[in-house]
Amino acid sequence: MYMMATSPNSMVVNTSFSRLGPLKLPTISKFKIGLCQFSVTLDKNQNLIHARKLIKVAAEQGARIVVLPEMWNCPYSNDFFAKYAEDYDNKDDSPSFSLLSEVASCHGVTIVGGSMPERSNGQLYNTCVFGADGKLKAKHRKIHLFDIDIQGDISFKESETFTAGDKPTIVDTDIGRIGVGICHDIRFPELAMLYRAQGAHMICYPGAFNMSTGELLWELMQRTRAADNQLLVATCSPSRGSTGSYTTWGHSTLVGPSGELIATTACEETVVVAEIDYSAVQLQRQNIPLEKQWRREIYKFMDISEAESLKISTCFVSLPSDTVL
Ligand SMILES: O=C(O)CCC(=O)C(=O)O
Repeated sequence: MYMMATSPNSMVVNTSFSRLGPLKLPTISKFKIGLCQFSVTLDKNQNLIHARKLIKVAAEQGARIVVLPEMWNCPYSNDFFAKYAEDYDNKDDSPSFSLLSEVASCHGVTIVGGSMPERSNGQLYNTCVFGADGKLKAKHRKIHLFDIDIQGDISFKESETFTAGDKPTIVDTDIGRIGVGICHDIRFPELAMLYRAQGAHMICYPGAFNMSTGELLWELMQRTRAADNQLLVATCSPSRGSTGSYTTWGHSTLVGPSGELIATTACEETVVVAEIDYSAVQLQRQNIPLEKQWRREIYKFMDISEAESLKISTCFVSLPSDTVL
């Protein structure tokens, strides 16, 4: 078993897929995905109308799963998150959530609802709601908050406003087992490895990378997460013209299990609709059987403080061969 700090109720999975060994295919293993890249304005209602329209466009082109951008109903700025936040447990205070349920049920699609500011028990979270046929299946609260300060370039501190989520989110659907991360979460390979170990077919990362880090890293990290873990990676960003001082990189993308680009776009508004075929995941895992090649007896990732307390100068240590990771 793969060990990582997870809380059991964060995993919305059943046991129909094995965790290790050959990947099992879900009921539907060939289908289309829609990535709705659109501009986010100050007018929340307008953002909702926009999302509704583009989800429809994706569904009409045959998408069974639709991914929205990070912060699709609110400009990406600490000045707005609290004002636009909704409480998804309160029907009267969640118009964005209600819209997603209604549209998903109307079009019979699974929705990875990008992210929105969520208010819950006095805290704010950057949250993705995941629903199928209008029913909420899971909520992913961004685990790794985007706090950076690149001198003379970009500075952003999500932790000024948001509380970090503390659970991974992986969901079983008729179109596969899907893991969720939000934007900065993609920089942490451990989360993707965890999803892979839990039998994920695909990881969806709604994101809003910026002009400073986007060009170098956005595609690179998607391809790396996909190739390392031999699964699909889908991302969806707001388009470039979105309101606010934060300029988004765009480039919503679908990457296949060998790290290949299946579909991508530039920075304008668009709906990317692309074909997914999980047999490519099976084939890639047969061709290059990483799972059999992993040397779990040699490496274990440990926390720096743990390593320091053991007086180990590197995070990688040799372990007895019977250690199970
Ligand atoms: O990690 C990065 O460089 C960008 C992340 C980001 O924009 C976000 O988490 O919203």
